[in-house]
Amino acid sequence: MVDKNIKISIVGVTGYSGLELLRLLYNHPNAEVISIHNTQQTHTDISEQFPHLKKMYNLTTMPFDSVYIMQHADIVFFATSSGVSKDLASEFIEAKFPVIDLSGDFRLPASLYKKWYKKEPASDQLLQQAHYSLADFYNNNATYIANPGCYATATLLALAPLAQHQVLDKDNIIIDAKSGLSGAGKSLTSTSHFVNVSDNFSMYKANQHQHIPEITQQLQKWQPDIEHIQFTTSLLPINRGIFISAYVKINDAVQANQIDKLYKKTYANTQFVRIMSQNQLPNIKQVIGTNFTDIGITYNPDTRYLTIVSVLDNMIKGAAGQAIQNMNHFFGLEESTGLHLLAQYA
Ligand SMILES: NC(=O)C1=CN([C@@H]2O[C@H](COP(=O)(O)OP(=O)(O)OC[C@H]3O[C@@H](n4cnc5c(N)ncnc54)[C@H](OP(=O)(O)O)[C@@H]3O)[C@@H](O)[C@H]2O)C=CC1
Ligand SMILES: CC(=O)N[C@@H](CCC(=O)OP(=O)(O)O)C(=O)O
Repeated sequence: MVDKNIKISIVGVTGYSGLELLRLLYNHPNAEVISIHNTQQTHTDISEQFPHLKKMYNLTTMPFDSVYIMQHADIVFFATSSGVSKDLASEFIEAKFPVIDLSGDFRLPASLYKKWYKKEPASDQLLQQAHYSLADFYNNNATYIANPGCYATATLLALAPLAQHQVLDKDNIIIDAKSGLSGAGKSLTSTSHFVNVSDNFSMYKANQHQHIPEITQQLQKWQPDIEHIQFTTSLLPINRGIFISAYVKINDAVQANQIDKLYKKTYANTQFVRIMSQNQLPNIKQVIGTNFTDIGITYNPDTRYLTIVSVLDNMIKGAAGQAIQNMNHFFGLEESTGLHLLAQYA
């Protein structure tokens, strides 16, 4: 029997991405969830609240306790609502205890966090110790990993081959992003009410989405002249899935017929980014239930716009799956460990 040698705590286990962490980690050969935490003050059997976990997990929820976690676990995942880890994670950072944070609290510098999340940020000293880790370009073993946002992951993977070669026309980066409702988390709001979402389609947070600065700052690292992106988000009447359509122009340094090669070369050695055959575009279903991001490209010679379509499962690649991919890197495991998932499709 394989020794489940990595002990894991999850804070925010009763949210959608916390539950998805539990689901994926169940099949991880090297990891064992040893404690689960949320806002409840009482110890409750998790399978009482979530019957799908009966006979699968024997765990009770506990109030958050950083000392307990550091004594018993090797790493903690924060799958908490925004504004929680910036306050609860400081003791882990000071002790250099490994954290993977699925929330946006440590992805941005203080001023940008304040502006876009409209909350007080963590201190600069804490923020500086966090590392933003887009797992397919992982290059750091910092102990505090800020796991990228769902829309940001889909967009950055769609644009990385162009930005890394600095061939994007900086004034023509237009991203039309759409998400299923689970991206909004479990709290009910009037916009997430069934009647508002089912058989409907609507744009929200136009030009105000908190992933705009997250995407822009990473693009700038690859292509420093990029200042702004045009980015909008809409709600799809489905549970899971993200569909990004990016419309961009490329500068003269690269020919349109070389683009396909550029994408294939960039992702040749990655396991979780799949480039479609020429002129084929991906759909959401082909990635649901997996850690893949599928990308397709098509060029219009009349308008000179390149359309890039990128799809992923917001709960997996956009949250829990990418977090496990980052954990695997951190512990020196093969990055796909526990993530061999095939789409359900039908
Ligand atoms: N859903 C998605 O597709 C994605 C989500 N994210 C980010 O991941 C994080 C979690 O998202 P999601 O699962 O959707 O969120 P949910 O709203 O579904 O769940 C939030 C979880 O956080 C817990 N929580 C809230 N406050 C505290 C606290 N003070 N102490 C301990 N636990 C707390 C809640 O516990 P309780 O049940 O007791 O209220 C619950 O378990 C968010 O920051 C989100 O933005 C990132 C990428 C994709
Ligand atoms: C459909 C939907 O509402 N999605 C959420 C995604 C939130 C998220 O993942 O937030 P952070 O990455 O900032 O933590 C939204 O658009 O705000």
